[in-house]
Amino acid sequence: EAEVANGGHQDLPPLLSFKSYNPAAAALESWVGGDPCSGAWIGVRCSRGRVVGVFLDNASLVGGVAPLLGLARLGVLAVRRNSLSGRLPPLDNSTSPRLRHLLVSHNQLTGGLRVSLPSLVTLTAEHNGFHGDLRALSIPMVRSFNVSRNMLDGEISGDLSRFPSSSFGGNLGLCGLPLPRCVHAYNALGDSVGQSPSAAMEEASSGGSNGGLSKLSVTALMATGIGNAALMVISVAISVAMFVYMRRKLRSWKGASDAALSFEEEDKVRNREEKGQKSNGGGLVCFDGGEELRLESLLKASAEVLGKGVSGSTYKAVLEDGIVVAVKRLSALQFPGRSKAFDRHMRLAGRLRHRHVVSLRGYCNSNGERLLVYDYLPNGSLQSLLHGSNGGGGGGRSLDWAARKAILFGAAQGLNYIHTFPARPALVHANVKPSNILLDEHGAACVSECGVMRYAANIQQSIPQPPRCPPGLFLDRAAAAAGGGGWHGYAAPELASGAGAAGASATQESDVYSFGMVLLEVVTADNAGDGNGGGGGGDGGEDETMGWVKIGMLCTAEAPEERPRMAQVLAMMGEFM
Ligand SMILES: Nc1ncnc2c1ncn2[C@@H]1O[C@H](COP(=O)(O)OP(=O)(O)OP(=O)(O)O)[C@@H](O)[C@H]1O
Repeated sequence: EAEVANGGHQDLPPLLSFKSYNPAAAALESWVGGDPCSGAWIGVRCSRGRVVGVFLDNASLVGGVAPLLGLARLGVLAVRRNSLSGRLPPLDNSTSPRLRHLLVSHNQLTGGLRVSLPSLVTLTAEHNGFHGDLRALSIPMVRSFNVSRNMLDGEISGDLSRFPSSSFGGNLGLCGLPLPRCVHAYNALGDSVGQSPSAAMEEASSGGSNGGLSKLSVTALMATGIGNAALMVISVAISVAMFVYMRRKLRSWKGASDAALSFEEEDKVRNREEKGQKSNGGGLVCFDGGEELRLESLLKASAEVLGKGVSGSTYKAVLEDGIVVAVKRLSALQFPGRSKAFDRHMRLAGRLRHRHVVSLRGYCNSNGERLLVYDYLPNGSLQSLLHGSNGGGGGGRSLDWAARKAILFGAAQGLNYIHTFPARPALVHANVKPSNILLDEHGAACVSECGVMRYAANIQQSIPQPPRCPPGLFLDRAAAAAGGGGWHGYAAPELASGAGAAGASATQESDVYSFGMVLLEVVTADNAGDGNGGGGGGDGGEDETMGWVKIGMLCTAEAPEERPRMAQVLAMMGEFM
């Protein structure tokens, strides 16, 4: 059956074609002679004279997998942990009618995942460069499935939602069950299709229908003097009920979220820290997507100051070839000298790729100059939305309830990604505050500047520490944070004062605290409608507003160990999305 008219084995051409990519590979040394089913070909399994399986895990192989998938009777392809590249060809019943197990994880395969095989049982494709969405996956019988650590995005739908989040984690932008829901702040900022976020925001500020305020919102109550004792009692009762409910939820989620994050353990096997980085001369290290950056063009670029913070100044730079980036020039005072730990951290931060995290494209550390090159996000920051420019105080654009929720949910996803990124020790953001939550061209909230403040020197800020208030007075705490500027208003109480010291001792728990402060500020902000005050709290309805406030209060628990993890915060927020 295996013989063709000219005497050659039918499966020989695809196998030899694959071998041609790897002429010197030790694993394929035994692939000689005209009969791959002679029993001498290592890694080749035959049945009735035809190749039905290829097993070449950990064999240092390069080239594409397409030739192997051209084997007409192939049932199993296991080529994990090689350096295979190129696209996975579209697979369906006409190309691979017998394929049951496809194991291609830990390679460098790219392109979309287009697999429509009703009988496929195993698809493990984690740790590759697959991109696009999962719509072209039709694998109803699959029992073992993993596409984590790729560059996939879009919604997880249908049958695939039955797999755990570990099957999908670490992608550029996958969302939907079992991951958090897909939310676009873009939609929230403006309902009309095709409308730009800024146009949408303008429309809202000029009295758009979504800019209305809840008559029963917490801030509205506060603003009107809280004259109504009965309403207050009801609010407190709802608060207590929500609090108890959230605590209970929290306990039940604890186990689930632990399981959900277990995929990180796999990462121990492979350290990609040094991968995807090139030095483009002059000490500029470029990360994925920043390959075109050159230090000379950065230094020559026309620049516009975006703002100045504790850690340095940020510029919008337009490079010669028209590329626009944001360049953060770190303060020499806060970041003196060379630090190996900081360099290491930057290389790690350069690997963070998530739709709700601002991508670091390059990093330069030479002659006492430290430049961080980020994607430029054109729609400002949460700080500017809430309070106008970089500084505190009034003048912010209107922000309806849906936009507030979308921004918070997006930022929480970004922070959760950072917290669950496989790194030892685990990553900490250390500077969660509204000016580090930026809006991209679609209006999606992205967290910026992961971990930078952990390496700042112990330089005290001139901004006074706002007073801390008893836990019950969450609105005062949020207001204090809003007015305080810097990071102080958002820093957890257990951290030492002073930006550098506080950043250095920051933990994931203190990040959660800071996020909680941001959440409380956003939920109770007073700039819905006309941008000049006039009540706040959005149009979420009293129950929902109180629900968000309770999440904020859980996050800002005085004791770090009582705070939820970001995965739990996300799950709680998901109930209101
Ligand atoms: N990638 C970016 N794209 C667009 N704007 C940005 C980007 N990064 C920062 N900005 C904006 O530049 C301004 C200055 O940011 P910068 O990070 O220097 O200061 P900060 O966040 O106020 O304080 P800190 O030094 O504590 O981070 C902020 O308004 C911020 O929103």
